[in-house]
Amino acid sequence: MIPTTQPNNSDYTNKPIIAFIGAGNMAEAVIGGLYASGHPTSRLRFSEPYEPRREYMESKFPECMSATDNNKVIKDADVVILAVKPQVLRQVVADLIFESNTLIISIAAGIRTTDILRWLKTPQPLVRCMPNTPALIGEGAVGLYATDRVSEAQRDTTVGIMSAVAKEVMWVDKESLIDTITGMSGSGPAYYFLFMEAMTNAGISAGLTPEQAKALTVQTCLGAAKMAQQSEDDLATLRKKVTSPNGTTEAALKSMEAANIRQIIQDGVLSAERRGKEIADEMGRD
Ligand SMILES: NC(=O)C1=CN([C@@H]2O[C@H](COP(=O)(O)OP(=O)(O)OC[C@H]3O[C@@H](n4cnc5c(N)ncnc54)[C@H](OP(=O)(O)O)[C@@H]3O)[C@@H](O)[C@H]2O)C=CC1
Ligand SMILES: O=C(O)[C@@H]1CCC=N1
Repeated sequence: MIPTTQPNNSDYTNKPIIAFIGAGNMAEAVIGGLYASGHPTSRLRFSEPYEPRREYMESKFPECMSATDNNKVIKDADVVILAVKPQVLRQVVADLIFESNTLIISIAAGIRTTDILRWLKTPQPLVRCMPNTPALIGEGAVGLYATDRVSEAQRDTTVGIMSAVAKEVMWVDKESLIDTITGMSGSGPAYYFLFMEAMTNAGISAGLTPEQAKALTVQTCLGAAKMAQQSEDDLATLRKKVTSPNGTTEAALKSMEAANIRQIIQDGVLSAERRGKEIADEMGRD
């Protein structure tokens, strides 16, 4: 998935030095997206204590600086992206030593900025960010919330980084909306994968090959998403245009509505949002 060649980038020195703390799935997606966008590899770094994972990332991004020591990669960095699990963030943050004014971007689900600022040794500009894994192919959706110390220039830097990996990048002025965005676009790719798994299985059980079923499912999802993006019609109108009276779509939608699919989806999104807040409460306790 990660391209083997990088586009040329003449605008080299304007690019921030970005250090990732934790080099797991989400860091891989963002680093991969930045790499594909032409961000110089000499200005991307990551730390990762788990050796097999670090070696995997080093093989994917051989020109990026890597380390086991978090403080080694954050030295001289313009931006530090906290990409560890929410459950270890407190310990990780407490051990970090920052230069003044280094911008911190936390992508940890749930964890509130007030807690991160409390755990830090120094008062830093901090952005809370919720990306998603399609960042890897430049198709991410990102929500952002800035704390008081974040300057206009640092907001621009944040948008510059996230725009390289995402098609939707939006600031919110209420931090709790980041939990809502987590339930929608942060976790959202998994919902669509589940839907596609189920549709693919329906095709396979009726006799299509797995390849045929997957190809039809994925293209349908992609086509519908592109129509939703490009059409002037709203989503309900687009749905109605597929649904002939007393036809096949109506039969399918009736069956799904009878099972309360709208409520199921809404409950799912709200469960993710609630879980984010629960994690924050668990981890923020003294
Ligand atoms: N996956 C997703 O789709 C999204 C994830 N997020 C958020 O991104 C963050 C990372 O998630 P994800 O990438 O999925 O998780 P991963 O577990 O894949 O990545 C976290 C990485 O951090 C490493 N790590 C653990 N302790 C330390 C430490 N002390 N210093 C440095 N690195 C450490 C882990 O190593 P080890 O495995 O050894 O513990 C692991 O490789 C989470 O906070 C999550 O909420 C946000 C949006 C979407
Ligand atoms: O499942 C999780 O907790 C993370 C946060 C959003 C997507 N994955």
